[in-house]
Amino acid sequence: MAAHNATHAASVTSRHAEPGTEGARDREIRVEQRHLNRVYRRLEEKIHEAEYLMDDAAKGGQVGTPGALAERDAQVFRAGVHLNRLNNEFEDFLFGRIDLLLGKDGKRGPDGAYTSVEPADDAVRTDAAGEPHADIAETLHIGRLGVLDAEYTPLVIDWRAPAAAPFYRATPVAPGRVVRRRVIRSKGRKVLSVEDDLLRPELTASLDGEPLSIIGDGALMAALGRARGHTMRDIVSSIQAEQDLVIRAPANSVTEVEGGPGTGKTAVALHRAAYLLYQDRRRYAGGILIVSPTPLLVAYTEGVLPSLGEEGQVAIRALGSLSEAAEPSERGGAGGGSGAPAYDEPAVARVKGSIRMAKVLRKAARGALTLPGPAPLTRADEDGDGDGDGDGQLSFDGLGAEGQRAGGPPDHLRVVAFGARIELDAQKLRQIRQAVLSGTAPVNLMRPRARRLLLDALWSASGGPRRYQDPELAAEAREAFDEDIATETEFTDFLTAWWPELTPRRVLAAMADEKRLARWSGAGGGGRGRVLTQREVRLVARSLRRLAPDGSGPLSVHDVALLDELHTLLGTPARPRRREADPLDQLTGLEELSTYADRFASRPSQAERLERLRDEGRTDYAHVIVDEAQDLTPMQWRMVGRRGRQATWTVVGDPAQSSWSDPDEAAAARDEALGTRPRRRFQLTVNYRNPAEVAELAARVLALAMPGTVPPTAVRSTGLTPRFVVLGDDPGAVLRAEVRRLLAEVDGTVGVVVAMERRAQARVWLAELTGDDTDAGADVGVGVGVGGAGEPRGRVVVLGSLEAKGLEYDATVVVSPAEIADESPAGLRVLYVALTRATQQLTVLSGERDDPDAAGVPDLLRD
Ligand SMILES: Nc1ncnc2c1ncn2[C@@H]1O[C@H](COP(=O)(O)OP(=O)(O)OP(=O)(O)O)[C@@H](O)[C@H]1O
Repeated sequence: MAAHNATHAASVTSRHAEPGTEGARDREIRVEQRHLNRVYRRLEEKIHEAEYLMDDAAKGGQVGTPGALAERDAQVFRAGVHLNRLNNEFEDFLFGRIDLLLGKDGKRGPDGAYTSVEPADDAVRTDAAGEPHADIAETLHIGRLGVLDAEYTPLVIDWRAPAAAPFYRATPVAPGRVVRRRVIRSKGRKVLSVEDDLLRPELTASLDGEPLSIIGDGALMAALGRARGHTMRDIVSSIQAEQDLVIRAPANSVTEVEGGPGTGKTAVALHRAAYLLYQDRRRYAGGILIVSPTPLLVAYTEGVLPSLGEEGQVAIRALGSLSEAAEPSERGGAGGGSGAPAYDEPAVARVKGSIRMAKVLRKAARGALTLPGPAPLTRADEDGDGDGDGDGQLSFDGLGAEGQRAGGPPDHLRVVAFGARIELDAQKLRQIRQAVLSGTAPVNLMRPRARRLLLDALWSASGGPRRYQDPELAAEAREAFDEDIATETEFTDFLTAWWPELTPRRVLAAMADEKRLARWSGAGGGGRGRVLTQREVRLVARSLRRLAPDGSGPLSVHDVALLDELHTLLGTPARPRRREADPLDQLTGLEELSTYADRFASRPSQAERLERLRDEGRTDYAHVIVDEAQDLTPMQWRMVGRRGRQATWTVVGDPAQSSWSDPDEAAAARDEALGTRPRRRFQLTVNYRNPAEVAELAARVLALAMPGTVPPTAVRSTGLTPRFVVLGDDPGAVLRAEVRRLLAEVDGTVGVVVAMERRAQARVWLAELTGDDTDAGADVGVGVGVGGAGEPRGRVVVLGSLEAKGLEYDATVVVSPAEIADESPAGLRVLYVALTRATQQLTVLSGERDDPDAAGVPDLLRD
C-alpha cells in the first residue's frame, strides 16, 4: 500500500526546513508529480478494464437468462459511464492535498480515510523545552473524481466526499486535524506548482521523518489574481469555508444564500449542483434545474459543471428560455424565434412582471375564445401550414353567419336532427359558454364540457326530454340523438370554431389591441376593480405590437413568463399518439429480438435524455437552483415555481443588486413559489472578485441605493484606484482610448457597461475594437459585442447595464453612472452591479449629466 495514506511513525523536532525556497519547491513538485504519475497509471488500468467490460458485454449480451442479461446490462451501463468520465481530459484533475494528524477515535470511513474531525488526544506531544510536536498520520489527495488503487486504498478522494471536507473547512482558528493544506496546479499530466497553507503554525510537524515543508502564500490569492476569460472557472481547489458550508448543506427544503457582489454565490450554486449529484445521483440525475437571469450568464457559467465532471446532468436555463410556450410553435406560423431577443423598457417590464398580470391573463385566456381572425387553428388547418385558411370561412350551412361575417366565432348554431331543425341563438350560446367557463380547468381542456353542454341544449331545444316519460327510453333516445349530431361535420366544425384551440402566443398577441387589453384588465370602466391603469394598458399593448397576430415574432424575457402563465391557463389538449407504422411490429413482436447490447448502443446519452425531458415540457425537477434570485419578477417566480412543485431548492441572490422596482411584491411571489418549506439561511461575507479599491467606490453607491447595507469585505488589494475620465465632446474617441489603455494593462477581458438605451451607440463607438459592424439604429437585443479570437477582438465586450448581471471582466469601463441610475426606479442598484464587475481595474467615464468635479468624479460617486 502507498505511503500516502499510512500512519507515519517518525517524530521530528526541527521546524520547516528551507520554507519556500526553490530547492524545496522543486522537491515538493517532484513529490506531487510522482503521486500524479501513479494516479494516471491507475486511471489507464481502469480505462482498459472498462473497455474490456464493454467489449465483453457487447459480445455476451445476446445469450443468457433474463436475470443475467439484466445484470450484464447494468454492468455495461456502469462501465460506460466510468469510461466516459475517465476519458475526459481534466485540467487540474488532482488539485489538493491535506496532511492530517491522527484522528480521535482511529476509525476510518468507506474511502479508507479517518473519519474523525478532531485530532486524537495524544496527536500532539510536548518536548522537554515545552514545544509542541506532531507526526502527520494521514495524507489525502483531493481531486475531481475519486480513484482507488487495486487494494481499494484511495489515491484520490472525490472533492465532494466527506473525507475531503477538511480541505475546505479548516481554518487557522479551527484547523481540526489539518496541519498543511496544499493546492496543486497541474496541466494534463504535469504538475506545475504547489501552494501551501499552514493551519497549525504553532506545531513542529513531520512527515515520514522529514520536516513538513510549506511552499508559497496560499492558493486563493493565486487563483484570484489570474486573468479572466469569457467563461467562468470552477473554484474547486480554493472553495472557502463559508462557501463549503453552503455547498454541502443538506438538500432538504430551501437553502437561501445571500451575499454581496463577488462573494461566490454563482460559483457556490454550481458546485452545489455537482455536490448534490455526487451525494444522491439516483435522485438528482437529470433533475436539477439552474435558472440564470440572462443567456450571457448561462454562456459564462455553463462550462463549470463539465469541468467538475458533471456533463449533461444539470439543465442550466436562462429565464427567457425556460418555457416551451415561448418556442416557435409547430403550427403557429413561421418566424416565432426562440430565446428572448426583444427588450422591454423598465416601465413596460414593471407591468409585465407584476403579479397583477396573472389576473389579466386569466381573463385573456378566456376572452380569447371570441377573438376575431386571423382565426384560431382548426381541423381545417391541421395541414400544419398555420395559415388559418379554414378559419373564418367555415361553412356551417348557414350556421352563425353573422359571427362569421364579423370574423369572430359563430354566434348561432342550427342543426337538423331526426328530421327537425334545432337552433341555439347567440344568447343561449353565451350562457353555455359562461357555464363552461365557470369551471377551473384549462381553457383548451374545457372543450369536451362545452360539447356536452351544447348537446344538452340542443336536446332540450328539440323537445326530447318532454317526449319520453320512461327514463330508459329517454336515455336511449338521447344517446341516439347525441350520436347523430356529434358525428355531423356541421356540428364538429362549429365546435372547433366556437371553442377554438388557443396557443399562448396567439393570446399574447391579442393583447396588443389596446381596447381588448383594457377589457381584459378591467380598465375599461375607469374605476373599481381594475387591474391595470389605462397607461399601463397602453404600455403593454404597444410593446406587444412587435408580434404578428399568430404570436410569432421577437419576445422579451418578460413576455416569456406571460406565455408560460398562459400555457398553464390554456393547457394542451391530449392528442392521439402518432406511431410509426410498422406492420411487422404488430404481427410478430420483432422488437423483442433486439439484443441487450443493441439496446445499450442505442441508449440515449444523458444530454439527449435531458433534451428530451425538456422537449416533453418537463416541469418536475428534483432540485431547483435560482441564481440572481433578487431579479426575478413576480411573474417569473410563478414560472420558476411551476418547475419545482415537489423540489428542494437553493436560492442565491443579493437584494442590493435587484433591478426589480418592487421588492415586496417579488418577495411575496417568491414565498408563494417556495411554499411553506422550511428555510435554511446562509450569508457569504467575502468579496473575491473586486480589489478593495473598486469595492470601496462601489460601496458609496450601495450607501445611496440601500442605506445601512454592509458590503462584503474585499479579500485583496491591487493598489490601483479607479480612474475617472470626462467624456467631453468626442465621447467615442475617449471611450476607445480608455479601452485601448486597459487592453494594454490587463491580460484578459475588458467589459464596457452602458445604459441600456446607449448600447447600440456604444457598439458603434467600439466597432473597430470589437469587430462588430452593427449599425447604431438596430435593436441590439442581448447586445454582446464580442469579436472573434485575437487581439483586441474577443477581449472587449459591450453590455447594457442589465446584461452585466453576474459577469466579470479584468477591467471594466462604466459609462455615465447618471444615465444608468436614471434609467429605472432601481437604477442605483443597477449601477452598483455595474461598478462591481471588475477583477483588476475600473474606469468611470462621465458625461455632462454626471456633473463631474474637477477630478472627473461624477456626482453619484463622490464621498
Ligand atoms: N473560493 C474561491 N476561490 C477562487 N475564486 C473564487 C472563490 N470564490 C469566488 N471566486 C471567484 O470570485 C468571482 C466572483 O464569484 P461569483 O461570480 O460566483 O460571485 P457572485 O456572488 O455570484 O457575484 P455577483 O453577485 O456579482 O454575481 C469569480 O471569479 C469566482 O471564480
